[in-house]
Amino acid sequence: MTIKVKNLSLHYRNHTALHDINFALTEKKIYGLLGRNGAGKTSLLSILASFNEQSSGSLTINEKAPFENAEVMQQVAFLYDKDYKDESDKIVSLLQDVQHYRPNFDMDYAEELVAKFKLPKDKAVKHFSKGMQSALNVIIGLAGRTPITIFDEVYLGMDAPSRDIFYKEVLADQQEHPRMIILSTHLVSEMDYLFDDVLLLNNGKLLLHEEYDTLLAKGASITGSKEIVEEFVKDMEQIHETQLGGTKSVMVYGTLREEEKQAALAKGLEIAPLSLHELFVHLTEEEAE
Ligand SMILES: Nc1ncnc2c1ncn2[C@@H]1O[C@H](COP(=O)(O)OP(=O)(O)OP(=O)(O)O)[C@@H](O)[C@H]1O
Repeated sequence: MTIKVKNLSLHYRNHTALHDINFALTEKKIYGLLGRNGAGKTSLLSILASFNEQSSGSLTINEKAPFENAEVMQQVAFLYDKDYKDESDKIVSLLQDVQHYRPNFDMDYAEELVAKFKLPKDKAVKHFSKGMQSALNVIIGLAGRTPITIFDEVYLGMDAPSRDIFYKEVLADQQEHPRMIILSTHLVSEMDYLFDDVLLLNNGKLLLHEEYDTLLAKGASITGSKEIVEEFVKDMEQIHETQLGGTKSVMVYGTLREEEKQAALAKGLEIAPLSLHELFVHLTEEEAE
């Protein structure tokens, strides 16, 4: 599967939710789509899932526009914070319905997940708690094994142990049945180990699309005596700084060359890696200023 997004923008009346977005997803990987509240994640994913159409630019799945194209949409599953308040069916019967329109759906795996999430089989789904309804969405997404599976902040209301089951199952099932999985989230520190690639949206713009390891290798914090740190980082992209007495710590973004690292150590500076959470917080903060 290949998703190509070119110069894509989306306006809601006079609000620009997405601005000139460009990227391509080509592999059976787990893609993390990160962004603060209102960054445009759901707007982007809903175009991908054909719930909405862009104002300009293009989005294609295997070279075809998904909007109102049933054949393309068969390749995409969009799981979001769906409300089941009118769903009188019990879970097994609901999953059997889903199985009818998802050709890869694995009912045995779905039942296994129902047991793992301890979902009641004797209750109408509309009487499920919020977290149980989210677990149901996770089950539909995982057991559906759709070539492009999108989870848009699907964990809402799920408690920490249930989220943990979700993350473990995503990894395990992806290993067995590779597909393109897109996870949109702002729970970055909890989910970072899942991502092969990261896309970061901020204020409707795509700040970056990088492999997870490449992205992490670009961040570093440099700590030491104030003047030496300031001299060392003066030509680097600085995304955050803290100071305590004469000691300063500056977070930089960009790739530190080996000789720069050696020079820093020779000057008595400490270099530490940054977490995805730190990069997320400070890269989006800087852009907002
Ligand atoms: N139907 C709509 N009409 C007008 N503005 C909208 C509409 N839907 C979304 N927006 C606006 O578009 C922007 C992007 O919203 P979107 O829901 O895509 O963000 P998000 O990254 O998914 O946020 P969150 O993490 O809070 O769910 C926000 O400013 C939002 O207010």
